[in-house]
Amino acid sequence: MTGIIVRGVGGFYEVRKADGGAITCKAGGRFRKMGMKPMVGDRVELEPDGEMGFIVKILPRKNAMVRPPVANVDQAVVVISAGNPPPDYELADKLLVMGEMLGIELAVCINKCDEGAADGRDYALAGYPVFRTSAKTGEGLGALKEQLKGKVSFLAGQSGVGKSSILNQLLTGAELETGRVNEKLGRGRHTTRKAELLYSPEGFYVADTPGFSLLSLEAMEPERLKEFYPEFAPYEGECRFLGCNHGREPDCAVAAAAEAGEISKARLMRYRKLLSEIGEMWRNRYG
Ligand SMILES: Nc1nc2c(ncn2[C@@H]2O[C@H](COP(=O)(O)OP(=O)(O)OP(=O)(O)O)[C@@H](O)[C@H]2O)c(=O)[nH]1
Ligand SMILES: [Zn+2]
Repeated sequence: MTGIIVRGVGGFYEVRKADGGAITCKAGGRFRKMGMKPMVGDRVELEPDGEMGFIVKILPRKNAMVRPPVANVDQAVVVISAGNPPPDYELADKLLVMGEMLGIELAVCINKCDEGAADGRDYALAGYPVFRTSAKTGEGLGALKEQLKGKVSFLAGQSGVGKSSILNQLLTGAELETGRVNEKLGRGRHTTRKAELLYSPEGFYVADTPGFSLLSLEAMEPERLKEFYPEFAPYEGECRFLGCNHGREPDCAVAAAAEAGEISKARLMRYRKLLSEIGEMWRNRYG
């Protein structure tokens, strides 16, 4: 039997089985001896153990996120507000860079579209799927759901953009379904909250806590930043200078593409600002 760990509480794990249903499992001491701890998102092999299950194997992880602490993440959805708070595109760019560094799939969600006209064109030009949603009216949530299907995802974005509201809208039925298992695991008695995967019977998983820590950008080598802007890729090698950072260098093919409207000029300007910020951090660190 195989499944995915969706929650861990006090040495017990709730596993969503591949053939449907959830089962509470123990892991035993063998993983501890190997210096491994099962984590949410792990694909595991189980053996039945009375009413419970016993985790006998953790399948190799494709990645292991720190925030949220979830393994085998497929996708991050960066949420931006079209209304209040006003859209923070600099933050969204940074979150996308972090997703690119991890090599996970990325999508952009412009929420609160009932409050404003932001359309995420910068991101569509960069090749990201963009969804305009409203957790208030329900607009666009069906399309966003399609983007989640078959994947393990998490949401990221500024406080107040509507991440929890979107999760609630996407997962109303799902939470009811796991209520019984929650009881068995004694949820509520534990004050420390760990990340959980919310399961939708429509065939997807989403972390219940938002992700990414901006700290991971502080160690970025400035020369590498451009690698994490997918829209620059077609122009690499076409600038006048070898190793052009698409900053203020003359005859830059990326700058020309922005002038021609092939990529977003606004996002290129924000990239340059971030490039100098990262350059400064790098110099302060390595002098
Ligand atoms: N008009 C409108 N309001 C929304 C929408 N989505 C969420 N809100 C409201 O925006 C406020 C913040 O929403 P949350 O879902 O708590 O935002 P969050 O991103 O989870 O915020 P943090 O937990 O601080 O990270 C709440 O008052 C929501 O009711 C929307 O699409 N349109
Ligand atoms: Zn260039």
